[in-house]
Amino acid sequence: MTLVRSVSLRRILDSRGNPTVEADVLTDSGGFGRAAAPSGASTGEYEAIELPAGEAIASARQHAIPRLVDEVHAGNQREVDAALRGADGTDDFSTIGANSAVAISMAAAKAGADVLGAPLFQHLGGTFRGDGFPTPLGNVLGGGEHAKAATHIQEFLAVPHGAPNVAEAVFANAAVHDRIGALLDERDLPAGKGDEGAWAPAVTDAEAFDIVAAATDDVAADVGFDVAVGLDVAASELYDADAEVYRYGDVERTPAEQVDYIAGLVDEYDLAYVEDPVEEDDFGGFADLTDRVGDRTVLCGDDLFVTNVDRLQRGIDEGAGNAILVKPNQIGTLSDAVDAVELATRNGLDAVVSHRSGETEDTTIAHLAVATGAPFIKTGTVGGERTAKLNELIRIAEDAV
Ligand SMILES: C=C(OP(=O)(O)O)C(=O)O
Ligand SMILES: [Mg+2]
Repeated sequence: MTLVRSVSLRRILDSRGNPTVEADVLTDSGGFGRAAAPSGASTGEYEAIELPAGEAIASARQHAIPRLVDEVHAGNQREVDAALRGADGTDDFSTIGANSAVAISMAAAKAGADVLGAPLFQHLGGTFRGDGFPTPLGNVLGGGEHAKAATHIQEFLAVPHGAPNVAEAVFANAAVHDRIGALLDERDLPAGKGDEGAWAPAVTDAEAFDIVAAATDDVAADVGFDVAVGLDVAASELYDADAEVYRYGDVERTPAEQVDYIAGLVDEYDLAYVEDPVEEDDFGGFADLTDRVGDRTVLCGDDLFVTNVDRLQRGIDEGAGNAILVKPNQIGTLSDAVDAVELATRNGLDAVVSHRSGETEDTTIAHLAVATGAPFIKTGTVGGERTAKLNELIRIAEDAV
């Protein structure tokens, strides 16, 4: 194993044009890794803290880098991540910023893989990984915090769960995106794109269901395998805690009506996947919904669990959800993210490794999904920062990384 020789941090641009943290890690045997932090827009209240990039870098230079250089081994991820936690000294990385922490954690992992001469997924997951692949969930139409004048539901997702391999799944999602563009044209509905490259037309949620279901049906008929519809409701963004109602524009739903509404949508549209159907503190509502439809759809906690094993354990104890979204920057290190996947898997929950709405060309999550054997990855459909991950998955499947 080889010691970390240097850690360099800089500000680079993310896909929204905001500054984010990039880390370079160099080892004493010449291993090199580079990684960058993503950034959320519909962030959960219980996420680790993202600091302004310049502040995060200054603080990590002061507190973390002296604890890493000539102190920890790049190939020993737990040692690297424990040093980051020790240097920060808080539970939520509010000293050095989860953005500095995750960039360094991922860059060290890449340096460790470089030293071994192995692809990152193999370094993280072991030599027998790489024969199973996650189904990509593709955001094809949406609004919410990612495009304010569009749908209330944040993401309508293509779920190509019948695809014979990852490349065909990736191309099917792109075809759904393309088909939606054509359907919007036919209906004279002008549409820009949201932060993740999904179409963002000014339509009602009902119209969006109609368009996305037509597009997935058309593409399924073309490709010859099943392409279902999924959602990220991002319900915390719709919830008015003072009034205790969900607001879809002028339509209000009580928490009980929200559960009925989502259960109805699962059956009406045969939804294969629903993320954050209720707000982030409503473990009870999540559990009700899991009782009602958890046998026929994936019910995934994003803002509910925030990649945090304590919140996930509560969900397991209360029967809230049957899947967890895994975003390394929500918790701050790769070790913590892997712990969340392992706790989920041991308890029969699916892991869904995920991008953020603000992204870079970094491909770590593609490797993390393969390394952990996660059944799903959520990483967009089009746009360079999204296709970077999808194309990396195709390369991993071909053993060409
Ligand atoms: C990817 C998501 O968006 P953000 O990164 O804005 O939280 C999400 O909510 O799942
Ligand atoms: Mg989400």
